[in-house]
Amino acid sequence: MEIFKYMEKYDYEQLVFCQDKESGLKAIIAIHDTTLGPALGGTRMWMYESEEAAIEDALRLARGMTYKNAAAGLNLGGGKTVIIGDPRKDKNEAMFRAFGRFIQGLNGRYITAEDVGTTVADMDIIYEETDYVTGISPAFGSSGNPSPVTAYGVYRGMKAAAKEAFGSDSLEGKVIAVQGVGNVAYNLCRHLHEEGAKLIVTDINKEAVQRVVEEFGAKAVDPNDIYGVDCDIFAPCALGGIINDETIPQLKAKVIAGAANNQLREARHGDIIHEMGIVYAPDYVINAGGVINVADELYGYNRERAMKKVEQIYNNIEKVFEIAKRDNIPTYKAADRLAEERIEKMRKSRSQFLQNGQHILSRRRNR
Ligand SMILES: NC(=O)c1ccc[n+]([C@@H]2O[C@H](COP(=O)([O-])OP(=O)(O)OC[C@H]3O[C@@H](n4cnc5c(N)ncnc54)[C@H](O)[C@@H]3O)[C@@H](O)[C@H]2O)c1
Ligand SMILES: CC(C)C[C@H](N)C(=O)O
Repeated sequence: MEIFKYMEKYDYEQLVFCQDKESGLKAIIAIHDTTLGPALGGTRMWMYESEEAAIEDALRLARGMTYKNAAAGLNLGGGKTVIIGDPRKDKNEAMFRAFGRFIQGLNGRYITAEDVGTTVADMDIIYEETDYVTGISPAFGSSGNPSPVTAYGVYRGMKAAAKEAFGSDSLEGKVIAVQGVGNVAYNLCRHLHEEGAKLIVTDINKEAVQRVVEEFGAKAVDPNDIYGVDCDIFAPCALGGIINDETIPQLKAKVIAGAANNQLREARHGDIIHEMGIVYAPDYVINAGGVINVADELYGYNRERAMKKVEQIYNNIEKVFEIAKRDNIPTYKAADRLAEERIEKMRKSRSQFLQNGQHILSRRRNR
């Protein structure tokens, strides 16, 4: 991979490699765009096959956060961290303290939170070293685990997508196939079950499957069979890239609406499902509940205010469908347009000169 070429292609600002031999920390912080504000995005801990795969994931996820934060109406840019390692075996306190110091060194250009493989407890350790972390324990007056809020946002967005596809946003009696039943999807399944949906689920973790089978009467299938099950809605809630050449021909769902980041393996897969008449709720619009919730910490966390913004995901998904129809484009492109238009407007307004203490004029005054 030619890193600078890739960064130039999508206009990334910064890529930071963090290494601490004592604790075993190997982290990559990617900052995509800070036009709207400091880059906020979670930290993923994962056993990458190669360093290149880790860099690519950090870059891809960071760009996704720029779009997610912009489309959600947040005054935040996009960034993400990946830590290379097994979250079940390789974590230690010194690792997250070292990581916190690296974040502090960026002086507020990047703010972190949870993602796959990291927890509230990890964020609390980072908080020992830096203020630039969110999703810390409610005991500190913070918002805690973002997953249940992400799940609520996905549930709301799924209803908006159902309205578009079926003419009603009721999920009662709808058959919903859920891929991955981890932190977010467990909570999503609870909302869906409460509304009377019928669940078909899968996960590579058998205990996670067992829990939703027992608690919500879900039917379990093997991980490879989830794409082809007879269902109304497919909810990808595991990892990215699962809408691709192999899976698309198997799909029977009329709607795709789930929590996973980067669901389309390539942009062209968004065109294919659009041509098939599938209603796709773009991933970074529907799964913004978690980041909306943790971002509220920056104002002094207020759950009521945060949840009001999360409710807006329903309207944001509707807005995406409107743009798609207006401009006759697939929904993934409509979502990009929504985000890009907002970033562009702010970029223009920020181009006006503002005396901010860093300019030569302020240094002259202090001489
Ligand atoms: N946690 C949040 O607040 C949040 C916010 C926005 C987006 N997301 C995204 O949502 C997705 C899920 O996040 P999470 O926090 O619930 O993570 P998680 O790790 O708790 O859950 C993911 C689940 O997917 C399962 N899985 C992995 N590969 C699989 C496969 N091939 N087939 C079936 N199951 C598989 C895992 O075993 C796990 O149970 C991720 O893509 C994440 O980036 C999460
Ligand atoms: C800031 C976090 C809550 C980020 C979350 N993991 C996401 O992808 O949106």
